[in-house]
Amino acid sequence: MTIAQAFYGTFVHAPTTKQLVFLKNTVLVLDRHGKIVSITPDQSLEQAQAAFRALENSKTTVLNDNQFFVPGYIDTHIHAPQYAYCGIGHDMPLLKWLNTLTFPQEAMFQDHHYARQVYTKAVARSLRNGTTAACWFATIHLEATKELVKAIQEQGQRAYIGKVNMNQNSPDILIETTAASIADTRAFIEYVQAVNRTMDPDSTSVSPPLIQPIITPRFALSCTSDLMIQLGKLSEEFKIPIQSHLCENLEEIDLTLSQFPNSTTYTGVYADHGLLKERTIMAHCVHMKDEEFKLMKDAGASISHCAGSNFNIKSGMADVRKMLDLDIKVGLGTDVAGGYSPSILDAIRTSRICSIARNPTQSLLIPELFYLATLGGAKVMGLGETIGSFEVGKDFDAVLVNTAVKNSPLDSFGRDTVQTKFEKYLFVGDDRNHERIFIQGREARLPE
Ligand SMILES: O=c1[nH]c(=O)c2nc[nH]c2[nH]1
Repeated sequence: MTIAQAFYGTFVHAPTTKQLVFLKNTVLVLDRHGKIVSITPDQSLEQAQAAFRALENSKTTVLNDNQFFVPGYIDTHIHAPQYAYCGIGHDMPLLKWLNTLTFPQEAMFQDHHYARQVYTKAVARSLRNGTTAACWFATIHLEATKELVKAIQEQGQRAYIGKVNMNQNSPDILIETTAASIADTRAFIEYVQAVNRTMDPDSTSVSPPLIQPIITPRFALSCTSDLMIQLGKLSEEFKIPIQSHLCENLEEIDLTLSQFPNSTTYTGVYADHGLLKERTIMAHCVHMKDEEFKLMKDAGASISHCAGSNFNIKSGMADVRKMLDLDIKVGLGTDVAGGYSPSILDAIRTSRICSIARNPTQSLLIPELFYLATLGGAKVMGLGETIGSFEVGKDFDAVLVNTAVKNSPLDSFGRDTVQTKFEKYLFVGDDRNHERIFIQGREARLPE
C-alpha cells in the first residue's frame, strides 16, 4: 500500500447521535486513494514525528492548538440554479415563490453559458462553506445540467446531480413532454457514467465514483403519473437514487391530494408510483401524518431537514426528534434558495432553533446536530460506509478548521479548550475558519 499523506492533531466527529468524540494528539494516515489507513490517538509530538519519518515520501501536516479537523459537511438538498437569487423573495410562501420567482429564474438555464457562470459560483460557495458532498437539483435542461457536472468535477466536490423532471403544472417554458423528459434523463445518466469512465480507474475501483446521477422529479405536482412511473423504472434500471420534495407546505399538500385522488397521502403518491425506495431522499417532510412516517420508515427512505428554508418561506417546523425516534435516516439541507445560506453550519443553527421552538424539552443537542450535518447526511446519501466520520477504511472528506484566523468572527482566549473552540466555531464560526477542504484526500480546487 502506498502512503500519501499523514496528519497529526485533533479530529472531531460524531460516530452516533449521542457521541461527540475528540481524537486528540492523533496521527491519521491516508493511502494514495485518500482512504484512511490508520488512526492512532494520544501520541506525543515526538512519537508523531517518528511515525512520519517511517512514512517515506508522504506529505505530513502538524496541526496547532487552534486547528482541528471535522468531517466534511453533507448538504442533502440544494438547488444550483437558485444560487443566482439566493437571499431574495422570502416574503412569499412556497407556491407563489415557485411561480413568481423560481420558475422564471430557472427558465434562464436554457442558456448553458449562463448556467456555467452560476454553477461555478454556486459550487465554489458550497465548498468554501465546508460542504464536501451535496445532493444537487439542476433544472430540466440537459446541457445546463452537464455544466453543473463539469463545475463540480473541476472543483472536486462529491455530488449527486439531478436533471429535474417537470411535465405539468408549470409555465410552458419549463414543461417537457414525458418522452423528452425520460430521454434527457437517460442521456444525462449515460453522460455521467461516461465522465466517470474517464476518471482514474484505480480510485473508482476502491470507492464509489465522486459524481453520480440522481433521479429528480421536482415534486408530485409537476409530474404526471406516467412520468413518475417511468422515472421509478429508470432508478431501478440504473440502480441510482431518487430525490424530491415532500409535505413542505399545507397548500401544496392539498393540491397534491386533489391531483392524485387515488392516493390517500402525499407520501403515498410517491409510494404508489414506485418512487419511495431505500435510495430515496425526500426534502422537508414538515407536515407528515404518522402513516406517512411509517411509509418512509418501511421503505428505508431518508429525509433532508431544511430548517432555514422552512422558516424563510414560512412552510412550518419539521419534527426531527420524531424522525430520530422512529429511526428514519435524516440529514441537513441548505435548500438554497428557499434557504438563503449555503452553509451547513447555518443549517445546524437553524435546526437547533427549529427544534427548540417545537419543543424546548426535546430540542436537538450538539452531538445530534453535528451528527446530522456529517454522518447522518452520509447515510442519507447511502454513503455511511464511505464518508461522514473518521474511521479506518473511509475516504478522507474533511475540513481543516482554524479558530484563530484574522478577520474571522471567532475569538479564542487563553483558557479555551479544544472543546470550547469547537463549540464556538459551530455557533459563531463561518467559512473564514475553513483553512483547507479535502475530498478523498485531495484538496478542493476553488476558482480564484
Ligand atoms: O423548497 C422548495 N424549492 C423548490 O425549488 C421546490 N420545487 C418544488 N417544491 C419545492 N420546494
